[in-house]
Amino acid sequence: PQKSSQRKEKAPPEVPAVITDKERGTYYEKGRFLGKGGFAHCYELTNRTTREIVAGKVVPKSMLVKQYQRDKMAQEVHIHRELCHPNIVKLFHFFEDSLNVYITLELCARRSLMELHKRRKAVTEPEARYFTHQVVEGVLYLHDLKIIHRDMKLGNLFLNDDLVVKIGDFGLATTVDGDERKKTLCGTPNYIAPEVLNKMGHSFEVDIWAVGCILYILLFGQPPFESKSLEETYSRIRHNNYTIPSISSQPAASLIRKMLDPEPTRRPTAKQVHRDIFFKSGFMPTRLPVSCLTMVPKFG
Ligand SMILES: COc1cc(C(=O)NC2CCN(C)CC2)ccc1Nc1cc2c(cn1)c(C)nn2-c1cc(Cl)cc(CCC(N)=O)c1
Repeated sequence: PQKSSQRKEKAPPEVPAVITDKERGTYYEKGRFLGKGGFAHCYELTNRTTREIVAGKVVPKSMLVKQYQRDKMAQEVHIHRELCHPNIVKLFHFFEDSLNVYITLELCARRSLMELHKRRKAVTEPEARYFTHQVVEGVLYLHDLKIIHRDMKLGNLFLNDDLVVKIGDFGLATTVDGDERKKTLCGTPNYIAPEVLNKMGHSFEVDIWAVGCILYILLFGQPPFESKSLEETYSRIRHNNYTIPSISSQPAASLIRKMLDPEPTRRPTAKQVHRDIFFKSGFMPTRLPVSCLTMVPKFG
Protein backbone atom coordinates (compact mmCIF):
# COMPACT_ATOMS: atom_id res chain seq x y z
CA PRO A 1 0.00 0.00 0.00
CA GLN A 2 1.18 3.52 -0.81
CA LYS A 3 2.48 5.79 1.94
CA SER A 4 -0.31 8.16 3.04
CA SER A 5 1.57 11.23 1.70
CA GLN A 6 1.97 9.66 -1.77
CA ARG A 7 -1.75 8.89 -1.93
CA LYS A 8 -2.67 12.47 -0.94
CA GLU A 9 -0.02 13.92 -3.34
CA LYS A 10 -1.95 12.61 -6.34
CA ALA A 11 -5.01 14.78 -5.68
CA PRO A 12 -4.56 18.22 -7.28
CA PRO A 13 -5.52 21.01 -4.88
CA GLU A 14 -8.97 22.61 -4.85
CA VAL A 15 -8.06 26.05 -6.19
CA PRO A 16 -10.77 28.73 -6.50
CA ALA A 17 -11.02 30.52 -9.87
CA VAL A 18 -10.40 33.75 -7.95
CA ILE A 19 -7.84 33.55 -5.14
CA THR A 20 -8.10 36.17 -2.39
CA ASP A 21 -5.20 37.58 -0.41
CA LYS A 22 -7.45 38.90 2.35
CA GLU A 23 -4.75 40.79 4.25
CA ARG A 24 -3.76 42.88 1.23
CA GLY A 25 -7.20 42.91 -0.43
CA THR A 26 -5.65 41.46 -3.60
CA TYR A 27 -7.57 39.17 -5.98
CA TYR A 28 -5.85 36.80 -8.43
CA GLU A 29 -7.48 35.04 -11.38
CA LYS A 30 -6.18 31.48 -11.62
CA GLY A 31 -4.59 30.83 -15.04
CA ARG A 32 -2.96 27.82 -16.62
CA PHE A 33 -1.25 25.04 -14.70
CA LEU A 34 2.53 25.41 -14.96
CA GLY A 35 3.71 22.30 -13.14
CA LYS A 36 4.09 20.68 -9.75
CA GLY A 37 6.86 19.92 -7.29
CA GLY A 38 6.68 18.34 -3.85
CA PHE A 39 3.34 19.27 -2.26
CA ALA A 40 2.91 22.31 -4.50
CA HIS A 41 1.03 22.89 -7.75
CA CYS A 42 2.01 26.03 -9.67
CA TYR A 43 -0.32 28.21 -11.73
CA GLU A 44 -0.16 31.51 -13.58
CA LEU A 45 -2.04 34.03 -11.40
CA THR A 46 -3.23 37.37 -12.78
CA ASN A 47 -3.56 40.24 -10.31
CA ARG A 48 -7.08 41.60 -10.94
CA THR A 49 -6.06 45.21 -10.28
CA THR A 50 -2.63 45.47 -11.89
CA ARG A 51 -3.09 42.64 -14.48
CA GLU A 52 0.45 41.57 -13.51
CA ILE A 53 1.00 37.82 -13.98
CA VAL A 54 2.93 35.89 -11.30
CA ALA A 55 3.75 32.24 -10.57
CA GLY A 56 1.49 31.04 -7.77
CA LYS A 57 2.55 27.98 -5.75
CA VAL A 58 -0.47 26.36 -4.09
CA VAL A 59 -0.06 23.91 -1.18
CA PRO A 60 -3.20 22.28 0.22
CA LYS A 61 -3.38 22.68 4.00
CA SER A 62 -4.37 19.00 4.10
CA MET A 63 -0.74 18.29 3.14
CA LEU A 64 0.65 20.41 5.98
CA VAL A 65 -0.66 18.33 8.86
CA LYS A 66 2.63 17.52 10.60
CA GLN A 67 4.39 20.33 12.47
CA TYR A 68 7.73 19.61 10.71
CA GLN A 69 6.02 20.10 7.31
CA ARG A 70 4.68 23.48 8.43
CA ASP A 71 8.09 24.37 9.88
CA LYS A 72 9.87 23.43 6.62
CA MET A 73 7.52 25.64 4.60
CA ALA A 74 7.88 28.50 7.11
CA GLN A 75 11.70 28.19 6.86
CA GLU A 76 11.56 28.26 3.02
CA VAL A 77 9.45 31.44 3.04
CA HIS A 78 11.42 33.04 5.90
CA ILE A 79 14.68 32.69 3.93
CA HIS A 80 13.30 33.42 0.45
CA ARG A 81 11.18 36.50 1.24
CA GLU A 82 14.24 38.54 2.36
CA LEU A 83 16.12 38.04 -0.91
CA CYS A 84 16.45 40.65 -3.64
CA HIS A 85 18.89 39.97 -6.52
CA PRO A 86 18.58 39.80 -10.34
CA ASN A 87 19.64 36.12 -10.31
CA ILE A 88 17.30 35.03 -7.50
CA VAL A 89 13.57 34.43 -8.13
CA LYS A 90 11.60 37.13 -6.28
CA LEU A 91 9.12 35.93 -3.65
CA PHE A 92 6.28 38.49 -3.52
CA HIS A 93 3.66 37.32 -1.02
CA PHE A 94 2.68 34.43 1.24
CA PHE A 95 -0.95 34.06 2.36
CA GLU A 96 -3.64 31.45 2.96
CA ASP A 97 -7.37 30.78 2.72
CA SER A 98 -9.45 28.00 4.25
CA LEU A 99 -8.10 25.37 1.81
CA ASN A 100 -4.56 26.29 0.75
CA VAL A 101 -1.37 28.16 1.45
CA TYR A 102 -0.23 30.39 -1.45
CA ILE A 103 3.18 31.77 -2.40
CA THR A 104 3.36 34.29 -5.27
CA LEU A 105 6.68 34.37 -7.09
CA GLU A 106 8.38 36.05 -10.05
CA LEU A 107 7.12 34.35 -13.22
CA CYS A 108 9.94 32.99 -15.40
CA ALA A 109 8.22 32.52 -18.72
CA ARG A 110 11.01 30.47 -20.35
CA ARG A 111 10.83 27.73 -17.69
CA SER A 112 14.24 26.45 -16.50
CA LEU A 113 17.66 25.26 -17.64
CA MET A 114 16.30 21.70 -17.37
CA GLU A 115 14.01 22.19 -20.38
CA LEU A 116 16.80 23.94 -22.32
CA HIS A 117 19.14 21.03 -21.50
CA LYS A 118 16.57 18.43 -22.55
CA ARG A 119 16.17 20.21 -25.90
CA ARG A 120 19.80 21.20 -26.63
CA LYS A 121 21.83 18.67 -24.57
CA ALA A 122 25.35 20.26 -24.55
CA VAL A 123 25.38 24.02 -25.26
CA THR A 124 28.26 26.11 -26.64
CA GLU A 125 31.00 27.28 -24.30
CA PRO A 126 29.90 30.97 -24.55
CA GLU A 127 26.36 29.93 -23.50
CA ALA A 128 27.73 27.81 -20.63
CA ARG A 129 29.87 30.82 -19.54
CA TYR A 130 26.82 33.12 -19.74
CA PHE A 131 24.50 30.86 -17.70
CA THR A 132 27.05 29.67 -15.13
CA HIS A 133 28.29 33.22 -14.47
CA GLN A 134 24.76 34.32 -13.55
CA VAL A 135 24.25 31.24 -11.33
CA VAL A 136 27.53 32.05 -9.54
CA GLU A 137 26.43 35.69 -9.02
CA GLY A 138 23.28 34.38 -7.35
CA VAL A 139 25.23 31.87 -5.22
CA LEU A 140 27.71 34.61 -4.23
CA TYR A 141 24.78 36.76 -3.03
CA LEU A 142 23.35 33.85 -0.99
CA HIS A 143 26.69 32.86 0.57
CA ASP A 144 27.41 36.48 1.54
CA LEU A 145 24.08 36.31 3.44
CA LYS A 146 25.23 33.02 5.08
CA ILE A 147 22.56 31.07 3.16
CA ILE A 148 23.24 27.66 1.58
CA HIS A 149 20.73 26.71 -1.14
CA ARG A 150 21.55 22.95 -0.97
CA ASP A 151 19.41 21.97 -3.97
CA MET A 152 21.01 23.76 -6.94
CA LYS A 153 19.89 21.89 -10.05
CA LEU A 154 18.83 22.69 -13.62
CA GLY A 155 15.10 22.52 -12.72
CA ASN A 156 15.59 25.18 -10.02
CA LEU A 157 17.42 27.56 -12.38
CA PHE A 158 14.54 29.45 -13.96
CA LEU A 159 14.71 31.58 -17.13
CA ASN A 160 12.74 34.77 -17.76
CA ASP A 161 11.86 36.18 -21.19
CA ASP A 162 15.34 37.71 -21.51
CA LEU A 163 16.97 34.35 -20.64
CA VAL A 164 18.21 35.79 -17.34
CA VAL A 165 18.86 32.91 -14.89
CA LYS A 166 16.97 33.05 -11.56
CA ILE A 167 17.69 30.64 -8.70
CA GLY A 168 14.41 29.37 -7.20
CA ASP A 169 12.99 26.79 -4.76
CA PHE A 170 14.49 27.39 -1.32
CA GLY A 171 12.85 24.27 0.09
CA LEU A 172 16.21 22.81 1.22
CA ALA A 173 17.95 26.12 2.02
CA THR A 174 19.41 26.87 5.44
CA THR A 175 21.40 29.58 7.20
CA VAL A 176 24.85 29.03 8.75
CA ASP A 177 25.82 30.46 12.16
CA GLY A 178 29.56 31.14 12.34
CA ASP A 179 31.67 28.19 11.16
CA GLU A 180 29.12 25.49 12.00
CA ARG A 181 28.93 22.42 9.75
CA LYS A 182 25.33 21.33 9.04
CA LYS A 183 24.74 17.74 10.16
CA THR A 184 21.28 17.08 8.76
CA LEU A 185 19.55 17.63 5.41
CA CYS A 186 15.88 16.68 5.23
CA GLY A 187 15.37 15.92 1.54
CA THR A 188 17.50 14.61 -1.34
CA PRO A 189 19.49 17.16 -3.33
CA ASN A 190 19.86 16.29 -6.99
CA TYR A 191 23.61 16.90 -7.29
CA ILE A 192 24.48 15.64 -3.81
CA ALA A 193 28.04 16.30 -2.58
CA PRO A 194 30.21 13.50 -1.08
CA GLU A 195 30.33 15.11 2.38
CA VAL A 196 26.51 15.00 2.51
CA LEU A 197 26.50 11.31 1.50
CA ASN A 198 29.16 10.54 4.14
CA LYS A 199 27.29 12.64 6.74
CA MET A 200 30.55 14.40 7.60
CA GLY A 201 28.90 17.77 8.12
CA HIS A 202 28.47 20.16 5.22
CA SER A 203 28.41 23.88 4.46
CA PHE A 204 28.64 26.38 1.59
CA GLU A 205 30.85 24.02 -0.40
CA VAL A 206 27.87 21.82 -1.32
CA ASP A 207 26.55 24.63 -3.57
CA ILE A 208 29.96 24.90 -5.29
CA TRP A 209 29.89 21.14 -5.92
CA ALA A 210 26.41 21.51 -7.50
CA VAL A 211 27.59 24.41 -9.70
CA GLY A 212 30.43 22.13 -10.86
CA CYS A 213 27.83 19.52 -11.86
CA ILE A 214 25.73 22.19 -13.62
CA LEU A 215 28.69 23.54 -15.64
CA TYR A 216 29.64 19.96 -16.55
CA ILE A 217 26.10 19.20 -17.85
CA LEU A 218 25.88 22.46 -19.82
CA LEU A 219 29.21 21.75 -21.56
CA PHE A 220 29.03 17.97 -22.02
CA GLY A 221 25.29 17.25 -22.10
CA GLN A 222 25.07 14.81 -19.18
CA PRO A 223 25.74 14.81 -15.39
CA PRO A 224 29.32 13.86 -14.33
CA PHE A 225 28.24 10.90 -12.14
CA GLU A 226 25.27 9.73 -14.22
CA SER A 227 24.56 6.00 -13.76
CA LYS A 228 21.79 3.44 -14.26
CA SER A 229 20.91 3.39 -10.55
CA LEU A 230 21.00 5.83 -7.64
CA GLU A 231 23.30 3.47 -5.70
CA GLU A 232 25.76 3.39 -8.60
CA THR A 233 25.63 7.20 -8.83
CA TYR A 234 26.27 7.56 -5.09
CA SER A 235 29.19 5.11 -5.36
CA ARG A 236 30.72 7.14 -8.22
CA ILE A 237 30.32 10.33 -6.17
CA ARG A 238 31.99 8.71 -3.14
CA HIS A 239 34.88 7.56 -5.32
CA ASN A 240 34.96 10.88 -7.24
CA ASN A 241 34.69 8.71 -10.31
CA TYR A 242 34.08 11.01 -13.31
CA THR A 243 35.96 11.99 -16.46
CA ILE A 244 36.19 15.27 -18.34
CA PRO A 245 35.78 14.76 -22.11
CA SER A 246 38.96 15.57 -24.08
CA ILE A 247 36.95 18.08 -26.16
CA SER A 248 36.91 20.32 -23.08
CA SER A 249 38.91 23.55 -23.09
CA GLN A 250 41.66 23.74 -20.45
CA PRO A 251 40.04 26.58 -18.43
CA ALA A 252 36.70 24.70 -18.32
CA ALA A 253 38.34 21.41 -17.30
CA SER A 254 40.40 23.15 -14.63
CA LEU A 255 37.42 24.97 -13.09
CA ILE A 256 35.24 21.82 -13.10
CA ARG A 257 38.02 19.79 -11.41
CA LYS A 258 38.32 22.42 -8.66
CA MET A 259 34.55 22.55 -8.03
CA LEU A 260 34.25 18.73 -8.02
CA ASP A 261 37.12 18.27 -5.55
CA PRO A 262 36.08 15.52 -3.10
CA GLU A 263 37.65 17.56 -0.26
CA PRO A 264 35.15 20.42 0.40
CA THR A 265 37.77 22.77 1.88
CA ARG A 266 39.83 22.54 -1.34
CA ARG A 267 36.90 23.73 -3.49
CA PRO A 268 36.95 27.41 -4.51
CA THR A 269 34.59 29.81 -2.73
CA ALA A 270 31.83 31.45 -4.79
CA LYS A 271 34.03 34.57 -4.98
CA GLN A 272 36.97 32.57 -6.36
CA VAL A 273 34.73 30.86 -8.94
CA HIS A 274 33.35 34.27 -9.95
CA ARG A 275 36.93 35.45 -10.69
CA ASP A 276 38.03 32.23 -12.42
CA ILE A 277 39.90 32.53 -15.73
CA PHE A 278 37.21 30.34 -17.37
CA PHE A 279 34.86 33.35 -17.55
CA LYS A 280 37.54 35.43 -19.32
CA SER A 281 38.96 32.70 -21.52
CA GLY A 282 36.55 33.22 -24.38
CA PHE A 283 33.49 35.09 -25.61
CA MET A 284 31.03 35.95 -22.82
CA PRO A 285 27.68 37.02 -24.30
CA THR A 286 25.96 39.90 -22.47
CA ARG A 287 22.59 38.54 -23.60
CA LEU A 288 21.30 35.49 -25.50
CA PRO A 289 18.56 35.26 -28.18
CA VAL A 290 15.57 33.07 -27.20
CA SER A 291 16.49 30.92 -30.20
CA CYS A 292 19.13 29.44 -27.82
CA LEU A 293 16.29 27.46 -26.22
CA THR A 294 16.07 25.33 -29.36
CA MET A 295 19.17 25.80 -31.51
CA VAL A 296 22.87 26.64 -31.50
CA PRO A 297 23.23 30.44 -31.69
CA LYS A 298 25.37 32.12 -34.35
CA PHE A 299 27.44 34.64 -32.40
CA GLY A 300 28.33 37.68 -34.55
C1 LIG B 1 5.08 30.69 -18.22
O1 LIG B 1 5.93 30.23 -17.20
C2 LIG B 1 6.07 28.87 -17.08
C3 LIG B 1 5.55 27.94 -17.98
C4 LIG B 1 5.75 26.58 -17.74
C5 LIG B 1 5.15 25.63 -18.73
O2 LIG B 1 5.01 25.96 -19.88
N1 LIG B 1 4.74 24.46 -18.21
C6 LIG B 1 4.08 23.47 -19.07
C7 LIG B 1 2.57 23.51 -18.81
C8 LIG B 1 1.87 22.43 -19.60
N2 LIG B 1 2.42 21.10 -19.31
C9 LIG B 1 1.74 20.08 -20.11
C10 LIG B 1 3.89 21.06 -19.62
C11 LIG B 1 4.65 22.09 -18.79
C12 LIG B 1 6.46 26.14 -16.63
C13 LIG B 1 6.98 27.06 -15.72
C14 LIG B 1 6.76 28.43 -15.93
N3 LIG B 1 7.21 29.43 -15.13
C15 LIG B 1 7.55 29.41 -13.78
C16 LIG B 1 7.37 28.28 -12.96
C17 LIG B 1 7.82 28.41 -11.65
C18 LIG B 1 8.41 29.59 -11.22
C19 LIG B 1 8.55 30.68 -12.06
N4 LIG B 1 8.12 30.56 -13.33
C20 LIG B 1 8.78 29.39 -9.88
C21 LIG B 1 9.46 30.39 -9.01
N5 LIG B 1 8.43 28.15 -9.50
N6 LIG B 1 7.86 27.54 -10.58
C22 LIG B 1 7.44 26.23 -10.52
C23 LIG B 1 6.87 25.75 -9.34
C24 LIG B 1 6.47 24.41 -9.30
CL1 LIG B 1 5.73 23.82 -7.87
C25 LIG B 1 6.62 23.56 -10.38
C26 LIG B 1 7.20 24.05 -11.55
C27 LIG B 1 7.32 23.14 -12.73
C28 LIG B 1 8.72 22.58 -12.83
C29 LIG B 1 9.53 23.47 -13.74
N7 LIG B 1 10.80 23.60 -13.44
O3 LIG B 1 9.00 24.04 -14.69
C30 LIG B 1 7.61 25.38 -11.62
